Amino acid sequence: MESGDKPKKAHRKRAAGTKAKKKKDKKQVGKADKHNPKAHTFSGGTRSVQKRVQYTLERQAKKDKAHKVDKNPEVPPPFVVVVQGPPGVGKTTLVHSLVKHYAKQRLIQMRGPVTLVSGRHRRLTIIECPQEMSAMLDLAKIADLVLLLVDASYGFELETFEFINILQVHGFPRVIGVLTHLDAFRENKQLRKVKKSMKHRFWTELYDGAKLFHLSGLQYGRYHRVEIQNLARFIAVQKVPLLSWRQSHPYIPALRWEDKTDPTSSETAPRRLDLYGYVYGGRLREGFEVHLPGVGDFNISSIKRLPDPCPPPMETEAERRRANKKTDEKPKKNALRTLAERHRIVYAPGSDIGSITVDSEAMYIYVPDQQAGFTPKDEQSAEKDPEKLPEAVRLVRALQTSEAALDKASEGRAKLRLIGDTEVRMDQTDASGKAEDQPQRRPAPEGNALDAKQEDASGDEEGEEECPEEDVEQDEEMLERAQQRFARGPRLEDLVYGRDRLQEQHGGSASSKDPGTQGGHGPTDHATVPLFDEDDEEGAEDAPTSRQPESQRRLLGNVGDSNALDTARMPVLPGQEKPWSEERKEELKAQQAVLQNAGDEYSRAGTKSQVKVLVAVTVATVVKYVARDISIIAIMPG
Ligand SMILES: Nc1nc2c(ncn2[C@@H]2O[C@H](COP(=O)(O)OP(=O)(O)OP(=O)(O)O)[C@@H](O)[C@H]2O)c(=O)[nH]1
Repeated sequence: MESGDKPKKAHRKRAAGTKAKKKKDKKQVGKADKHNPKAHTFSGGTRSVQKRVQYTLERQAKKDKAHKVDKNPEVPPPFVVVVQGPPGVGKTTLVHSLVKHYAKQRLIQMRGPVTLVSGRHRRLTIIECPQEMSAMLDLAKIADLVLLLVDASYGFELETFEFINILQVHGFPRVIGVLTHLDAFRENKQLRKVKKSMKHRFWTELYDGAKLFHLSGLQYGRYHRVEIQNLARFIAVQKVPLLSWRQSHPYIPALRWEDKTDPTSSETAPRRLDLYGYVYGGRLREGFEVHLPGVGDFNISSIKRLPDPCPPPMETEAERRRANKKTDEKPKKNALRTLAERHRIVYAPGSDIGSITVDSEAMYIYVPDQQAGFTPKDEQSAEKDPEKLPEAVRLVRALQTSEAALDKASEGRAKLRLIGDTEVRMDQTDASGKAEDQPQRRPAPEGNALDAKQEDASGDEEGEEECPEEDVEQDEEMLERAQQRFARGPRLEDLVYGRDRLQEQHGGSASSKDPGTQGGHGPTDHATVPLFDEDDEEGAEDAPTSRQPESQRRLLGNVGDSNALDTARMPVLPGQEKPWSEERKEELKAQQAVLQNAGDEYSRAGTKSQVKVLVAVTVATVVKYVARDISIIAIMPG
């Protein structure tokens, strides 16, 4: 301080004012001077403390129980049911049983998810979980309900525990346990014990009281109807879990996909993929980034809204009312309590449902293995000796293995093989030089021929007075010839052995045996020789004629008694123009006996059986081709 400066005023305590008054009061009461009492201890007494505690707790509870906004639209997407379990536990069998229960349809082969109507407001998407870890992770993220299948005869397996752990970290959906293979236990006591122990083990893994169903065995390849009905009812009342992560993230379980990339572009070129499915969770917009599990992150280029392939029945009915302009008509209270057939829709692209599968290119008819009698089953084809099979089966199988259709296979072939090594050349022209494709005359039934004779006879009587005698005679002769020719007609044995031509050439006893051949209108141009001497009178009597009754005829050239000497006329085959020595005759007789037996079989079978076989050929061939095509279809992703 410098000299001469005025000294500053000393601090004076306030004697008046609020502060002075407070201090004065404090001194008077004798309160201790301390820090802010509100900051370090409660004040206000027990009541105040109670209020404060209550307030804090309520705030916390409100936060915990905050109402979760269900972002699902008015018509929610299908409820996702994931069927999981170790291999061979019965997952496929359970899905088949559920589809049969809900849709009343048979799922033949399941490929990919199956969406079906389960109630008036509800649809289910059933997905069978594959054994891969990545699939388990993906499905745990989207499952609304998990059916955990456990093989009771084997016990809990690692896959079940793995999946439960995965579920725990992805926000637990609803879980129902299902015990299968219970029919492996014969004794009731043991069965009860197993059920009890497995239930407790299941509760330990999940929570006490977790629901566990029992499926006690199979019936017609599916689980018992009543047990499936109970399980289905339980599934129907399950609520959709509102998991916050799912509510804030849109996702689409793809029910179908198509690669729309230009097929001519290279394999490494960027691809364009169309995914079809219901949108779950939050809103999905174009330009969003999406993650395709196992593939990577992508941008959505466009979103299109398509008609619902599996609409809930209530919506269908509302739509129908709108279409019929009956909007004021309110639905009845009990409407759609039982679903009509038309409401039970199944949408399972890629799976085979019922017996017909349709894709964009073709329609496939499913024929079960047990109904395809002629087609060899896989295990059969390797095992069975084809020689032991019936001839019809062998024939059909030979046709099935043929590369081309029957008409294509025979196209351009001049020779028709009938039995063994017998070869017959089909006619190109008949004896009169006419092209063979001209319609041939068919033999008249014997009754008709008789009638014709009687008619003629009566006609003759009528016309007797009018016609001169010569004319009548000529007419009679002509008529008789015509009748003979008409009654005869070309028969298979004639075609095979060229008998008429033979008679025409040799003009021997054959013509005397069969007057019908006199005209020489043989249907074939085969060069034939008589097997035995023409002058054999005994044999000539035994020889069958074309006028024999049908029962006595033999198909395929086995004419008459095989032990008789001149019953058949063999075609001269190349290299066989040798003289007929005794030795050769005997050899031929023996050969004919073999043919005779084969012919007997055919005649016993009759024409109908042969037609049947041919029909079976066609059907079985179709089955075979269909089966091949079905195995090619692979639309759905795994
Ligand atoms: N005895 C008996 N057999 C069953 C039962 N459940 C399923 N099976 C049979 O077990 C076999 C396997 O059944 P699937 O339904 O194919 O089993 P999966 O779990 O789909 O098998 P993967 O597809 O290999 O994983 C089939 O032959 C079923 O008939 C059951 O409860 N009792």
